[in-house]
Amino acid sequence: MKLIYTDCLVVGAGLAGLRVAIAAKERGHDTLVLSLIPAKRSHSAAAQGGMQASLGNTVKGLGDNEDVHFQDTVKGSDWGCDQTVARMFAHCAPKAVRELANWGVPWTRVTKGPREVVVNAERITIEEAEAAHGLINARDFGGTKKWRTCYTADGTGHSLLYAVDNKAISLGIPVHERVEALSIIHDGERCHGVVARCLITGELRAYIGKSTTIATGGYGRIYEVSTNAIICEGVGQALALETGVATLGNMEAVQFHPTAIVPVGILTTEGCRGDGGLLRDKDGYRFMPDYEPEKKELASRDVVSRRMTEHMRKGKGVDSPYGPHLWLDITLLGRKHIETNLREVKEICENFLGIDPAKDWIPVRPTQHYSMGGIRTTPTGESPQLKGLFAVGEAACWDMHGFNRLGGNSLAETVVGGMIIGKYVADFCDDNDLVLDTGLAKRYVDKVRTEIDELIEGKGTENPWELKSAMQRVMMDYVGIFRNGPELNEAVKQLKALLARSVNLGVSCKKRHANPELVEALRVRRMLKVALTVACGAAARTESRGAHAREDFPQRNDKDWLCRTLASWPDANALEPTLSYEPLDVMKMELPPGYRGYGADNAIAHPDTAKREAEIAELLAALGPNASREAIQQALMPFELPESLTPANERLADRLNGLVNIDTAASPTTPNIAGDDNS
Ligand SMILES: Cc1cc2nc3c(=O)[nH]c(=O)nc-3n(C[C@H](O)[C@H](O)[C@H](O)COP(=O)(O)OP(=O)(O)OC[C@H]3O[C@@H](n4cnc5c(N)ncnc54)[C@H](O)[C@@H]3O)c2cc1C
Repeated sequence: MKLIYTDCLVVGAGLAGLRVAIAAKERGHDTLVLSLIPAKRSHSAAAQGGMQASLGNTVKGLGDNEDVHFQDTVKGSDWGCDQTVARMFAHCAPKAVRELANWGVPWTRVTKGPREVVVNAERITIEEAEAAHGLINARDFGGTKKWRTCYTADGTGHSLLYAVDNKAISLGIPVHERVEALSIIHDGERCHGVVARCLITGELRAYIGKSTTIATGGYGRIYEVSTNAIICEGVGQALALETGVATLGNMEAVQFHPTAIVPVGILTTEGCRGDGGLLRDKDGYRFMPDYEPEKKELASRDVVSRRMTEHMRKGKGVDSPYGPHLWLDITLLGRKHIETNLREVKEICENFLGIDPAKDWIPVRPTQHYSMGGIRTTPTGESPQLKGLFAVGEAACWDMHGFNRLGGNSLAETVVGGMIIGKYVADFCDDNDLVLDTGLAKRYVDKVRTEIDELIEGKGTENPWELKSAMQRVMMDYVGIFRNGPELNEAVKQLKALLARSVNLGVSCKKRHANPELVEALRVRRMLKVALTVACGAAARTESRGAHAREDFPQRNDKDWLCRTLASWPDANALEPTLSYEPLDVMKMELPPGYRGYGADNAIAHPDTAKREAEIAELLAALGPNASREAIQQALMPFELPESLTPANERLADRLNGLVNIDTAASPTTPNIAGDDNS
């Protein structure tokens, strides 16, 4: 048995995994990262539009701060998130953006003076302050009150991943690439590492660490059409599930992005609408203002995707051989803007559709995009069940997105989560010794070896690709944007049948080294379990919240469902997960449940909401009118962070003691600094 040991083991070399690795290495811990592919090819590189951080440099971001970002995030989540985590995140996002600038990210910057922008289909001129010249710029995104999404044209993920990976290289962090983790080594209480298979040689290795961090990204590819890279197959979530101990959180919370191109499902960034792009139907009619008069195309993604689907169901979609679609119109932004700020979108349109988006409308349809669910962790990123097991990024549910993530909050989560959790991982490595139980490691290696032996030498006849396609179709047909009881039950039934069939998987290619069929067979069983957690969680949750929209239960039901779904798989031979629920405590919320400001306003109230609102009013009265916003926040919901991350964030407006506000207030296009209007 090949055994490799380290202090801090990280599975996944995307932004989240690398950022944790950097934090641990900087604290002097031996650190090792595993990845299916070279780090710079990780899915994070595909992110286009940007990352949210309340810098407030652009005139359209004036008045932004952690409070506004926090509130947007909680409303975006449809009150499903952990508000403490959302606070930790909003506080650290500006620090992460500035750190990334320091590591070489070429953020798009503010240019002083007048600038033409498109807002609500109108070309207007905004005046950027002299003092903001050269500072990091931000664009508008859905569900936000301010222009807060920092960007590098529409290649933000690429820039970030290159900068973060280069930083990891400079620190000498090794990445074992083309290696796939297939099992977590644990003793029921403590995690010790993973069993991984080299995808080139087929060698099985036990990687042992003081801490093990899963940063394997999302599970979008359990769906047939997804904006995700083909490696986003949910194996990381399955690893946790197969421990039988660790839990997954809110797996039914799956996001559909409004604007993936038809038919292939490649994303056109929310930045297209943020920069002023419009959605049109088969008659060329801009329909979103009819549904969402306030936020229009820039309501949160779950809402826009539902409105688009509703509109297509009314027969307003454009017929195509690939089913109905709608149009994304960015022609009004002008060629210069597209070729500067949306150049990836331009290339995608040229290469995959043969159209010029400066002249032609883009055919789009809502498509699976993001996994809000993942490995359940505490706010420090650790599994509550398995000591030493951490999770971060899209793989995790720590849980800042609840039932809907805001655009720009995921890239931010990878680097902010990595920065915070990385420090807790480093603390863990400081405080704990390496446990090298070779007997335990061997048992797990043997188990994976037996699984491979059976696939290669056994008499199994099921084809892995057939099972996978069937699973992806079921998820697409029955666990999509709109859900209902009968279809979800049908999904569960069919997925269970597929999982039962997967016991009889076999491969025709008998090679033990580079063998894509074997890789597929090893993954598909695990993916089926992940798919079942999504379908079972969705079938059980009889309400609508964020991206989980039940046609038979259209209201958000805070009275019965203000809770997080937990899924585990204690019986390895079972055909479905065990579900349990973790209540969210309204009495501890800084922002008690209410109306999001867009979408349906029809929630069934939680019995504690009015009580908490009254308590908050009392607290505010006691603090008096001159209390600082920091003092108010601390009184309402204290939260902890590693000490080095606690200092307040500086902003231009603070630095100029309100001068920026006074100067720019003269412009009719400038929002009130204290207001929350971004239109
Ligand atoms: C097209 C697209 C555009 C997006 N644009 C934006 C945007 O503009 N703003 C925003 O906020 N968010 C955006 N997102 C979301 C965001 O990019 C992702 O959520 C985020 O990058 C995920 O990062 P991660 O580090 O968690 O995982 P990933 O970047 O997916 O990395 C996962 C890593 O895990 C490794 N891995 C996986 N399984 C295993 C295994 N079993 N063993 C070993 N290694 C494994 C992989 O090799 C990879 O290195 C976008 C997403 C898509 C699909």
